[in-house]
Amino acid sequence: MGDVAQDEVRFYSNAEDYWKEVPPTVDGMLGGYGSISSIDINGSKAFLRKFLGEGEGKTGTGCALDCGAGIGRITKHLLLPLFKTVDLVDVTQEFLDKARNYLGGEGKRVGNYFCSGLQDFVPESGRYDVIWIQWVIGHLTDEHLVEFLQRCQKALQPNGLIIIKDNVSYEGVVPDESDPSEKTTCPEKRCEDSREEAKSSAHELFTRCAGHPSS
Ligand SMILES: C[S@@+](CC[C@H](N)C(=O)[O-])C[C@H]1O[C@@H](n2cnc3c(N)ncnc32)[C@H](O)[C@@H]1O
Repeated sequence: MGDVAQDEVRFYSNAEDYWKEVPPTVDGMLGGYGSISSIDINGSKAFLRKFLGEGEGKTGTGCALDCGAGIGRITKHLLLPLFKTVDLVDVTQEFLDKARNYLGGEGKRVGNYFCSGLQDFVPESGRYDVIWIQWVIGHLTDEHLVEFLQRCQKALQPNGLIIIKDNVSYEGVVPDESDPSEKTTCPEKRCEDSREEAKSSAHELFTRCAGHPSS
């Protein structure tokens, strides 16, 4: 195996090892910033609601996919209240196990719990109105992210949306070296953003990637 391929294997296994040690709690999902959860969810809800509904160009509310779902924080508070069915995909089985309890009674509307890395995951063709990808893209190489988004595009319903919510920093990077998604040593040396810095400056980026007529 070449150096780059080995680096890539290590990049993914480091992340898996890291998340196995993280407690399956809201605080764990948010790196100790559990207190921002409701602000995050409220902002997402206000944003997403603008696109949903019936009629010309509107995005349906049948089925959503929560990518890097963890214990289902976003599924519980954002997606299940807005969609009939939600699927979760995450690489950490323990988080998905926890989600079954954490989601409570509404969890019966979960269609599938997929345990998989997004780099390997192939979402079902034409299944989703919304694919929500939050605070997980730093765990994919650039190439795998592009390929994953291309697979997601095929998985959309007409007028479907892919939404990426993540942090950006414009200057002054202080990486959290304990989090593998922020290490500068990943295969493409792409992880130069710092979640710590971005959290403190509260920059959030919504990118509407595909599917919506006005995107
Ligand atoms: C910062 S947490 C965010 C969880 C959730 N999106 C939220 O906002 O509450 C990152 C999640 O990504 C998952 N993860 C890490 N690498 C992944 C990968 N390659 N594919 C899928 N999930 C991954 C972790 O298991 C963890 O649940």
